[in-house]
Amino acid sequence: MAMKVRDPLLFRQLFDRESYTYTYLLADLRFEDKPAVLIDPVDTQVQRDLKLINELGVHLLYGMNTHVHADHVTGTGLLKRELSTVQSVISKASGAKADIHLEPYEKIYFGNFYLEARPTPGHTAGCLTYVLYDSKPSNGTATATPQEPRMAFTGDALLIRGCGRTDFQQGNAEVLYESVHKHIFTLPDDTLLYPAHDYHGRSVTTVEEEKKWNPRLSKSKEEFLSIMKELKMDYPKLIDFALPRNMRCGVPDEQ
Ligand SMILES: N[C@@H](CCC(=O)N[C@@H](CSS)C(=O)NCC(=O)O)C(=O)O
Ligand SMILES: [Fe+2]
Repeated sequence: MAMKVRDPLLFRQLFDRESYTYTYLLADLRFEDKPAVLIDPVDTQVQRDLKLINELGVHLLYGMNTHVHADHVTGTGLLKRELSTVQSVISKASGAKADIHLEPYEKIYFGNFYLEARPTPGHTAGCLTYVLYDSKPSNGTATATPQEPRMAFTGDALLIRGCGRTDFQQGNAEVLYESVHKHIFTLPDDTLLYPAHDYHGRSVTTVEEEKKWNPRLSKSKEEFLSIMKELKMDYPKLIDFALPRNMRCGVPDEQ
């Protein structure tokens, strides 16, 4: 049943201090059952997420991954065990197991909101950026223009003043540069961008800020390639354990 509410979007940003991962809960408050999605849950935080889902009274439809994570285990498989209505979602290009495999530009609806899956490969071959739209914005509000995105969940393609590394999981710096410029920097300047990680205590940015101030992606492609080539980063501690698990929704057995 549809209801009138001041801001129909319920939005929560959650943080895992071990892996510096952000998980996002979104729901449509215009519907009595509050249909919801959870983006990039972490396995060790699933009880926290379930508690919040219960407290807020939302009905979780989808557990979504932006990509096959290398640094932590996804919580989507455990969520499916706890909540039978939940379907796991990832890109087809990831090659990972899930209930729903997204092709580029496919949409995931929860209530009147939907997330469009923009292909943003480069950090991994199957990275998606989920762009949030309201299919039925109410008239007379700041967000009333139909089809104006409000926010986007960039995974590791774009980090605040940074970007995902490109030295494993079919990483490719040239592809990443093209992805971000074609599918993220073309969003309206005021679109809020939420990454999968932040290592410096920052929580949100905008398209305008990143086009101007991102020390890697605001540069020319040649400069970007050279920056990425020079990055000297340690391999994620959990990579050998996390990658095979995340190819199976984060759980050891079949879901
Ligand atoms: N030290 C951490 C891993 C840190 C890391 O490699 N982060 C990734 C995103 S998770 S795949 C990354 O792309 N970072 C880019 C950057 O510039 O920070 C660990 O051991 O888990
Ligand atoms: Fe990653």
